[in-house]
Amino acid sequence: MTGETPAIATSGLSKRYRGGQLAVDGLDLRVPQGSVFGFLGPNGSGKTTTIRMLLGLISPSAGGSELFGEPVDAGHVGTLTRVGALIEGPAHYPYLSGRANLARYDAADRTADPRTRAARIEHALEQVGLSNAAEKKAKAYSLGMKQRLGLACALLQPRDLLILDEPTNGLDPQGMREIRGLITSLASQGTTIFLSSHLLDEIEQVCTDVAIMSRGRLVSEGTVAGLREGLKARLVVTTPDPAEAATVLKEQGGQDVRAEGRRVDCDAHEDLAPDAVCAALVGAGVRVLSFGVERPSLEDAFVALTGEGFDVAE
Ligand SMILES: Nc1ncnc2c1ncn2[C@@H]1O[C@H](COP(=O)(O)OP(=O)(O)OP(=O)(O)O)[C@@H](O)[C@H]1O
Repeated sequence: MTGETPAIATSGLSKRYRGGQLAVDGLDLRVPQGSVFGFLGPNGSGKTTTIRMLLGLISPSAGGSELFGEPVDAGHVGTLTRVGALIEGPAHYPYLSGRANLARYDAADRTADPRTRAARIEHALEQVGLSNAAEKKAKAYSLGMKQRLGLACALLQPRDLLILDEPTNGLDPQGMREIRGLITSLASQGTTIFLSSHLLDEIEQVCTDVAIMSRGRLVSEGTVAGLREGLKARLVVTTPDPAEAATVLKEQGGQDVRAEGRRVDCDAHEDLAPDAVCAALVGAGVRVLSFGVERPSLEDAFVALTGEGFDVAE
């Protein structure tokens, strides 16, 4: 959908906190409408700070952002009515039930129609899987249930864009699957989703596009498939004869041949026909236990781009 106004566009977006720390540094981001956009980066890389600026909760030190072509100013509502958000550690009224919390939020929203409130609350509870716990007080909710309640808040009205900061934080694997399913289903109805996460496989499973942050800077932006394709696949042989296998791979023109234990691999470039390599290995008497081409994962892409491991500290 080139040419269409992006759901989110930032230009030179930067934030320096008091104390001099540059948390976000010159971010140029373009989130196409209709995408499920993963905002990926280790803890402390500036994701939450960026999201707070996108929602006008804090003002940037430099640069700016637009939502659907309208500038975001701190304190100015603008297009924010089209945007639902779940930000880190959603705050709830602890002594009210989940349902009563939603009623409070909805009543505080000038754009919400009170006549449809009950039905919209019911639907939001159902969407996030909280219908059975709707009468429980929020203080008795687990972290995952609080997260779901936060998500239900964002879903009280139909939204064109959902900005979700670590939406599966605190959920067990089943809960994570349900939220991913919900994200996919909302996206299929046309909602643009901007999703921050430090979980690589989460991004890989649900996102069409991804931006990778490292230390406040954008190190890569593109489609998930494109990012993986940017890395070379590896041709991998498992064998009890690694030295011989390495020799054959080199003879066949394999580059960057590496051997570790029973695994020998090399870059799977275009001129290296896997069937010919396999035949050459067998012809040279190498005992081949397994043979294949491994596609790089998003984690490989991240490590290659940032030169650092992916810190998945919760
Ligand atoms: N209010 C603040 N005052 C000063 N520094 C801050 C503030 N909020 C965040 N920071 C710092 O800015 C940097 C970016 O933090 P931010 O929370 O945006 O990262 P993040 O990628 O969202 O990480 P996490 O997933 O842990 O929230 C960090 O080094 C953090 O310590």
